[in-house]
Amino acid sequence: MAIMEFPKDMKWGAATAAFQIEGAAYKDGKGLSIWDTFSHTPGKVLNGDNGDVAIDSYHRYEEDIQLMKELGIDTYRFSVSWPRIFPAGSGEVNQKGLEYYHNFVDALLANGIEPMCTLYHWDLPQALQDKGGWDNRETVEAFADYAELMFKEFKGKIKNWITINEPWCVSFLSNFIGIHAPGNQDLQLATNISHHLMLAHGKAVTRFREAAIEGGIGYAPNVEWLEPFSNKQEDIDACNRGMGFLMEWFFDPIFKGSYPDFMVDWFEKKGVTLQIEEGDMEIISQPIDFLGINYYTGAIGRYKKDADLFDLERIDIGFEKTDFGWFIYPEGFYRVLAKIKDQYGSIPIYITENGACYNDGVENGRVHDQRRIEYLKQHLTALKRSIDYGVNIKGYLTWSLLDNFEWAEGYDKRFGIIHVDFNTLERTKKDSYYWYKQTISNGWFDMFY
Ligand SMILES: N=NNCCOCCOc1ccc(-c2cn(C[C@@H]3NC[C@@H](O)[C@H]3O)nn2)cc1
Repeated sequence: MAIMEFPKDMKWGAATAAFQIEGAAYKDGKGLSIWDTFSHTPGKVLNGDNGDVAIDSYHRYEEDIQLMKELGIDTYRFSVSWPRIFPAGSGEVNQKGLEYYHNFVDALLANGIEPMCTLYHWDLPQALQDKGGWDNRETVEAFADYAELMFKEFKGKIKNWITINEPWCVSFLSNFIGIHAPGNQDLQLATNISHHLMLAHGKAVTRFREAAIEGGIGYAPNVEWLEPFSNKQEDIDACNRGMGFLMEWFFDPIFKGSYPDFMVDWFEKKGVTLQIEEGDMEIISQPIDFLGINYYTGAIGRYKKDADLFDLERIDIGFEKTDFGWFIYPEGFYRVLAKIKDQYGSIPIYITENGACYNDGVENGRVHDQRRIEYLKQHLTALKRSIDYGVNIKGYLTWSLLDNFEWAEGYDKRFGIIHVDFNTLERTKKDSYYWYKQTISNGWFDMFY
């Protein structure tokens, strides 16, 4: 027996997002989101999958909450569908949307589960996209108004708020690489959007402080670790640029009040300029209460001219991969958390997403996802190492509670500790669910069993 033990006050949880689980895409006054539009656009989502039904959590949340209660989690991270609250993105409020989330949050609280609410998890109201989306500063104001309404509406019920989930995915993956909604491929546009997302975050924090809401607010960037293949400066620099794309670009504005020069210079060489207006950086860089970190993977990187935007090539040195094809790199989890502490200090951190895609199916009522258990053990071990290094970890929330709509991969990629039959919508607890339940109950796990 060799136990890996965690601080008694560390919170344990699980995460999901509205568009990925709710379904009810046209019900009770909800407006269209860009993901409704994108998923119904031929060729955008694998197998032509869409979020019309998803896993029907809109109607099944009471069942799902019982599964959470049995699991023993302290906190559950969910997101609100902005177009369920403001069908047109702003203006008239949909009372049925508010009613749905009140019923949902009340059920969480009644079962002793602390809600952690993400305001923006990618489902922008289509009506705002039709007016330029995040490239339009009016969307920034609309987000601040939506955030303020939610803060006041759920005052006393929701205490932990996340403004923006994975701003890199919202800006660059969705508007430069183009595989997520709305599917643009324009680096200047993506860079404008990245700045407007930071501004939207800052304006929401301002409204949170003005409304004197009890609790805390943060955001949830996604990070990866890129280890240089050699000590050659060109390899080190290429990896720093690749990591800077996700980390410094989205951390420095908030924690340092400016964009990282090495990235600004690189973007300028690519013909891209930042359009910052007077006062923007002061709004963006006001203090936050916690940082959410989403970590899945990393890679070994080396310099290769024009291999990607940063002259960076990710190389395969034989790391095992998940069923998504991502390298399994738990050392990278520790390294990235240590880097955050070294560069940005001891801000409280929640791991708001960590998990793996494994597509194991149901066999005689069970799902033997031992590979997911191993992934979680390896990454929780790396997390404990970061705690021992002094990283201020406040909680760990696995992605995801339930198999769900994995964006451009549709229902082909399963991240849940609970299996969902996407035809019958039947939920089946995986072996990883039972393992996570025991780990939460103990506050530790046996490294060798
Ligand atoms: N970095 N450069 N990449 C170069 C080219 O990448 C091409 C593909 O890129 C990516 C990068 C990242 C992702 C991704 C998915 N999730 C999982 C969701 N997280 C939020 C929650 O909703 C989960 O469903 N997190 N991240 C997908 C594709």
